[in-house]
Amino acid sequence: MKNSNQLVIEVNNLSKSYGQVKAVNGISFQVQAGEVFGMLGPNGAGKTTTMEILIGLRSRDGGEVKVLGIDPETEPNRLKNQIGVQLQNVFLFERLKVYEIIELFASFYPRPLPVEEAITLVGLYEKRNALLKELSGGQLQRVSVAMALVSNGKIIFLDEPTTGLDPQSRRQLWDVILSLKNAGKTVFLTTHFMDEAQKLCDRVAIVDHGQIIALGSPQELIEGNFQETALELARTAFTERKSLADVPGVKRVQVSEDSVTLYSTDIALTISELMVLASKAGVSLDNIRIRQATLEDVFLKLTGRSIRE
Ligand SMILES: Nc1ncnc2c1ncn2[C@@H]1O[C@H](COP(=O)(O)OP(=O)(O)OP(=O)(O)O)[C@@H](O)[C@H]1O
Repeated sequence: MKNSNQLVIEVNNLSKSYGQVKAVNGISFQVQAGEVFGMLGPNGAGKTTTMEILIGLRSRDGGEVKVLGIDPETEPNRLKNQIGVQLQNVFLFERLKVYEIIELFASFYPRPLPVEEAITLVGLYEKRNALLKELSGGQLQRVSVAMALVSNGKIIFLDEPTTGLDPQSRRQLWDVILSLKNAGKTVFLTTHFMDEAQKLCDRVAIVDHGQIIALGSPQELIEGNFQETALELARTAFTERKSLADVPGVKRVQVSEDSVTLYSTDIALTISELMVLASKAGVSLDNIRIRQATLEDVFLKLTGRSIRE
């Protein structure tokens, strides 16, 4: 349910330095109502700083920022009861029970979600009476997400919401974020997980060294950078590099120790021609693997580095 063209976040040429470090170096983007918008980048790229500026927790050095039409630096209080926020490593009062801290946060907002609903959404209903000090790291992380959700705010800000979670909890939280999206909420999230950005985000800003190096839907980013599909074959006598480079559709051939990857712009044509060649050579092609490019490939292509380095 996208409320088309209603801009809820507008950022123009934003910058912020800490001493010599340009944490945010002239970034611009807009977020529409109902979008899940992600900032994807390695540690230190400037994601948290950007988010802290958007929610009115940090001042900026330059640029313009509007969130729900409000400048977060000049009117933070008018903004804060309209947005829900989850931050990394927040200090939680460990002698409070789960429902007590969510109840406390609910009291900050004019139209909060029912406390039990927020707790149930993050899968902690069974733990609602547990003390925070009794929870695991992953459960505490989910409490901090519930603190954002209970706001029932127009925009939910999540800073690396699944870091430190086990795979099952991660998927559970992905479902929560997708259900927020289905309910028409705007979600702004930061992450360094490619699969998370690809699965959840309508649009992604890939950030590196305080700058946006690519912006678009995951599909646009992948298709804009990779016209070819990768096709991997086991390396055998059949896979002579020269002849494979001549197969119709093939633009590039990459040979590694035990496999050969063909980058093809016409995968159906390439496969059918390979079948003909293989049958002429009297070999079977059992282990063909077709791999779509991912956001990880996009980051690698644009920066020459893997996001986790
Ligand atoms: N309070 C601060 N004082 C000094 N330098 C800071 C401060 N906060 C962040 N930085 C630096 O600014 C840069 C951007 O940090 P930021 O936390 O915004 O990045 P990030 O992409 O969110 O990374 P992370 O995932 O590690 O939080 C980094 O070089 C970081 O060391």
